[in-house]
Order: sequence, then C-alpha cells, then structure tokens
Amino acid sequence: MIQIRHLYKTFGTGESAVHALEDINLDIQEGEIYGIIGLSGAGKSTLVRCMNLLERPTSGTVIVDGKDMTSLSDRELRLARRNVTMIFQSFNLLMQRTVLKNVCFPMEISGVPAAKARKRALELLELVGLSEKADAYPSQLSGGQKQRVAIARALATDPKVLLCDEATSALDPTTTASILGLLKDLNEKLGVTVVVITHQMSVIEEICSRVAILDGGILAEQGKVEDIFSDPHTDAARRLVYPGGVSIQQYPAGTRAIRVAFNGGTVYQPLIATLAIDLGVKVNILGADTRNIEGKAFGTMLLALPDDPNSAAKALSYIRAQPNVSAEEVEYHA
Ligand SMILES: Nc1ncnc2c1ncn2[C@@H]1O[C@H](COP(=O)(O)OP(=O)(O)OP(=O)(O)O)[C@@H](O)[C@H]1O
Repeated sequence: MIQIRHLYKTFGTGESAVHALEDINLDIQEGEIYGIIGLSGAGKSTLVRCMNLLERPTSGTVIVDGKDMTSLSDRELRLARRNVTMIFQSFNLLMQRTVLKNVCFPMEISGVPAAKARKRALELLELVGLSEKADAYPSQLSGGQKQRVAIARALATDPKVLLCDEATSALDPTTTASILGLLKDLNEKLGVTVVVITHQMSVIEEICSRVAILDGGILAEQGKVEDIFSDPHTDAARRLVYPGGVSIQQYPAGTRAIRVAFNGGTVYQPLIATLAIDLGVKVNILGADTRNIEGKAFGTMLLALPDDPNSAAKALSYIRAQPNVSAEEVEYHA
C-alpha cells in the first residue's frame, strides 16, 4: 500500500541544515497496522507527513496506493489526500462547529451533497461510539471523545490509509487503550491500513503487526513486532525495547554469565525456581527485561552461573532444553 524509496528530508541549508530523514526505505502492506517508533526528534512526524506530502521530501519516492505522491499536481494531491487521512495528538477539531459538522467538513470540501454527508457522518459517529454527541461542541468533550470525532472525520472520505501521529499521547492509559481498540476494530471492519507513529512501545505492542525503528533520521530496524521485541539487533532498537537494559558491565570481572532469550513461549516458565528445585542449582538474576505480547513471553534475562563448573554446565544444559528459550554465554570485558 505504501512504498518508500531512498527518502531524504533536509530542513534548511548549509551549516544549519537538519537531516531529518536519510535514505528511508520501507513497505507497508494493505490492511496492516504498521508502527513507527523513535525517540523525540528521530524524524517520525516528518516521515508520516511525507506519506501524504504535507511535507515534501528533499529526494526519494513515496508511492501510496500505486501513486507516486511526489509527482502529483496540486489538484491531484488534494484528491490523493482524501485517500490518506490523518489524526493528531492535538485532535485539530473545529471548535466553532458541532461534532456532526466536524465530521461533515471533509465531505463539504469534496462536494458531497449536504443530506448525504449528514447521513454518512451519523453512520461514522455510530461506528466510533459517539452518536449521542452529534450536537455537542468539541469543548464539551473529553480527550478520548475528541479523538473519536477526529477519527470519524478522518474516515469521512473513505480513505485507504489512516495516519496516526501520536494519536494517543495526550490521553490517559485507559482512554489510550479504548482508542487503540477502536483503531484495531476499524482496521478489521473497514480494511483501512493504519500507520501509527508513537514514542511508546506499549502502543506498538498493543496493535501493530510490524514496526520500524527510527533513530536520528535513519531507519535502524524494521520487521515483525515479535521478532524485534525478542531479538533487537541494533542499539537503537535495544534502547527502545528494553530501556532499562541489562548490561554485564556492572558485574565483577570473572562473572560467568549467560543471556537467556525468551522467544515466545506461551507462559513464562518459572525457570529459576525449577532450576533450583529440580537440579539444586542456584543462579542469580543479574538483570531482566521481559515482555508479554499477546500471551507469549519475549525478552532477555541475564543470569550469573554458579562458580562450580559442573553446576554451571548442568544449569546451562537445563535452560537450553526448555522450549522457546535460548541461552548464550556472555563474555565479560573489564
Ligand atoms: N519545519 C522544520 N524546520 C526545521 N527543522 C525541522 C522542521 N520539522 C522538523 N524539524 C527537525 O527535524 C528533526 C525530526 O523532527 P520530527 O518532528 O520529525 O521528529 P519526531 O520523531 O516526530 O519527534 P517528536 O516525537 O518530538 O515530535 C528534528 O531535529 C526537528 O527539529
């Protein structure tokens, strides 16, 4: 649905130039929920704004639904933007208009007759669970309700792609969960492709099937959420996925340690306890950062092996024999 090739975006020139995006290549499939994550300033908003040409790339191509967005005339671009709509952290509702009129707005612009627009707007409000607020004004709504209106408005032109720029960042955790649930629901019901920009790993965990990690304008890593969570390859991915980090550097020279990776077992095995009970071998947990994604365990644990080589070998082979668990010895550099 979206193909991005060799995308660069530079703001300014000369010494003050900011290279916001450098050589970004990515593919987003039709009907998926795709996440783009990165720390503040990583270039997420710039990237998503390049997808509907709110920001014009310095070079490279952005193909959406078979159209090269960079080569469209202004008129063609206005039409194409009905197909790639957007919601924002700050909702951007028209405060002088009722909820219903906000949802009607894009249809008015594109020349849909008033009665038809009203009927469609009411259907959309029902879809987002806000029928009873049709005549309210945005100032009378909670943040979550405002975002529901913004979503209904973004769907008014039957887009194929919905871009969400930090759409839940201003909301509390419960409201965030309900908006993410709504996005997932709309993705399933309408087949709309959803692109989610966020700095929160929990948002990616909740609804995305694939994710790209942006770091300083560069695409550090991309792939299935579960693959990246279980085995992040780049420092940028590790920083985001496991911000607490587990580092052997903090432990004394000579510590014999193993890094245990949980690769999607159905539950967390109480590994350390069973090791002690079954084999009588005690290991220390030096660090752990594990996550539960759709009921499966992912993440890593750093364990210090016992000094006694026999016990250490027993512990290692016991751990390696567990399903969906892998273990590697970690070298310690003083
Ligand atoms: N219009 C602009 N003019 C100059 N520099 C800009 C402009 N827009 C963005 N930048 C710069 O480009 C870089 C990427 O910004 P961008 O807003 O895309 O990052 P982000 O990952 O979305 O960050 P945040 O989560 O803080 O919004 C930053 O260094 C930013 O200062």
